[in-house]
Amino acid sequence: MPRQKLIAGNWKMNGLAADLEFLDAIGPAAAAADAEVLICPPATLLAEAARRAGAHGIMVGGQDCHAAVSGAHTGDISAAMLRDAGASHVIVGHSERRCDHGENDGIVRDKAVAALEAGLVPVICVGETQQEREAGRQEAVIAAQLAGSLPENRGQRELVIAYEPVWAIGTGLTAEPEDVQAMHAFIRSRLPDPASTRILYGGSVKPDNASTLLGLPDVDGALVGGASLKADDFIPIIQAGCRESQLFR
Ligand SMILES: O=C[C@H](O)COP(=O)(O)O
Repeated sequence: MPRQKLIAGNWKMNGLAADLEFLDAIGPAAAAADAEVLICPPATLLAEAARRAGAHGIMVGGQDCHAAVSGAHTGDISAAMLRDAGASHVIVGHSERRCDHGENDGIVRDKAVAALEAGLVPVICVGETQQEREAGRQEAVIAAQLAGSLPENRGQRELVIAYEPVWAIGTGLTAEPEDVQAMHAFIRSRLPDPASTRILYGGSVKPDNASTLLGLPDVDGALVGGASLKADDFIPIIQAGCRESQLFR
């Protein structure tokens, strides 16, 4: 059974209420696409985004969650709260969280477990730095991140992996297609259920490189940052995902 492409937009710390018009702008492309579309707005917009996205068959997700269900954690948001606001997914372990907030693999795993327990699909991010790649350590780094970040017993519950080389995020630098395919195949070889787990690529995915990246056999979708902020950029990426999904049928 082919894996359906998942095209996910991560708005990061961008977006005010007026920007949710984006969902209506991409709605027809998303509804027509033979690919799943997920938008992860800031938490302030999540509930309204879920309401508007539902009309177009677009899913919404959080950008992070706390590992606890509730409690004295000022400023944090639990997975159950995201679910309550209408989210179906949550990104955990994004390199900006790992770097800016000191989140290590154990914390990421706890968050992924909390997501699963709340009924969310965790999108677990891994990626090497430029220094690690230049030292030829990328596979060792990713293997360690996977071993440390993935929940051990998740039964039949879905999770998604996002491979995001840190040096490609927001830089306009994209990994070479053969390097992306090699890393995705490596990641797949380390997964307990390789055939059914979707592995997204993230890092400067743009309309002009989306077809190439999404056409790689082990790339099951994209996690898009900057190009998910403008409908004119994101629609061609959805359409590329849709085309490549159909080619695999
Ligand atoms: O979560 C998204 C990634 O960090 C990629 O961001 P970018 O497309 O702006 O490089």
